[in-house]
Amino acid sequence: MDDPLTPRESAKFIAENSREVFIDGGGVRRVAELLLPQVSSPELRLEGWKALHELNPKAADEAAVNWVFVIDTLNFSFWSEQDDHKCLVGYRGKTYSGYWSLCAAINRALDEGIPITSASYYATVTLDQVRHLLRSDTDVAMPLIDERHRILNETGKILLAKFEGSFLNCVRKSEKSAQKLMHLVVENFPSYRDVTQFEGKRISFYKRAQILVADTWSVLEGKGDGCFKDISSITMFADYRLPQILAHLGALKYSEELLEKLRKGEMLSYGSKQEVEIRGCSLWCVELIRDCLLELIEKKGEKTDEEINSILLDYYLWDYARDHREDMKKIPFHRTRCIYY
Ligand SMILES: Nc1nc2c(c(CN[C@H]3C=C[C@H](O)[C@@H]3O)cn2[C@@H]2O[C@H](COP(=O)(O)O)[C@@H](O)[C@H]2O)c(=O)[nH]1
Repeated sequence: MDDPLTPRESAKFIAENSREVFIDGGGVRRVAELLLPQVSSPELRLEGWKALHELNPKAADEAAVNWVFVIDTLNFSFWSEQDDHKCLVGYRGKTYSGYWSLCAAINRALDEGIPITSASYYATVTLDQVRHLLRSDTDVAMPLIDERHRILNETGKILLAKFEGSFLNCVRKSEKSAQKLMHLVVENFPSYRDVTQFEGKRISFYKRAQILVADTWSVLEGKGDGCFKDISSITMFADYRLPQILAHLGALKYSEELLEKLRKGEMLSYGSKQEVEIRGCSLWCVELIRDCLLELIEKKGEKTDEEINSILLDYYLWDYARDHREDMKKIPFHRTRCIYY
């Protein structure tokens, strides 16, 4: 079967054929202008990945790379039916929800002496052990626990069989190409194959594979094995938070009918037309914001010593969404329950 379109090609094709989700040019420019004063701040620089997030590893060694791998293998579907009744994990005096509840649970397990980042452990970890190590402080468990257990076993076995149990060996096989690493991941690890159809074409978002490459680049601080010459070819990660913040900032518009459906909290199935249009237009929207921001930087004659890429824009917008949860209430996120994002 022929390869799917790349995430960038997919997003362009979707944006050109979308009927219920639209990119607003004025909104794109406004977001670029919002970002312009930040281009030299830690929020829009690679260092921010460690400096701004206490749960992320500070080291840049093999253990840190294997931490990123197990986190991004489980980095999906944290939203709960009721937002005020959800999985929470307390760790070192703070309480974490959503994606950060996963990081807190993994760090808590490591503190408890559970070698959860070792493939030899999670290749055969039992469902009960996974339930325990991902336990919530509330009566709401982390969603899709059974799937997380299945994926840990599957992924651990493959990492042992093909990469001597360490994701760093997979990184080294990519010969410092982000694209090659992304393809090595989707070819070898089935749970990363975020591929579907749209208007008769096979399209890909590869959300977890792309964020895995990005987080590997970040944890290695863009140096040594993590010095990917083509890192700027990685696009934003099509999750359920970025569309929400892009709509909130006016760069993305939904049809009245779709907005009403989202407001009612109706589920969208993975690969459905509306879900694909939301993800694809969000991805293309961030590409346009990046282009616009680079133009503004050029005009302002302000040189940043590090190129602004879609990864850094994505990280910034995702963190911004976390800090503006209350303001974003009127724009609901779309509800798809799947293992891909
Ligand atoms: N587009 C995009 N999606 C991201 C991330 C991250 C975590 N990255 C951070 C980690 C290190 C860096 O410093 C980043 O700040 C998680 N997600 C997705 O969001 C959803 C969870 O949302 P909530 O329920 O609110 O926690 C879920 O689909 C998850 O897969 C990102 O960066 N970009």
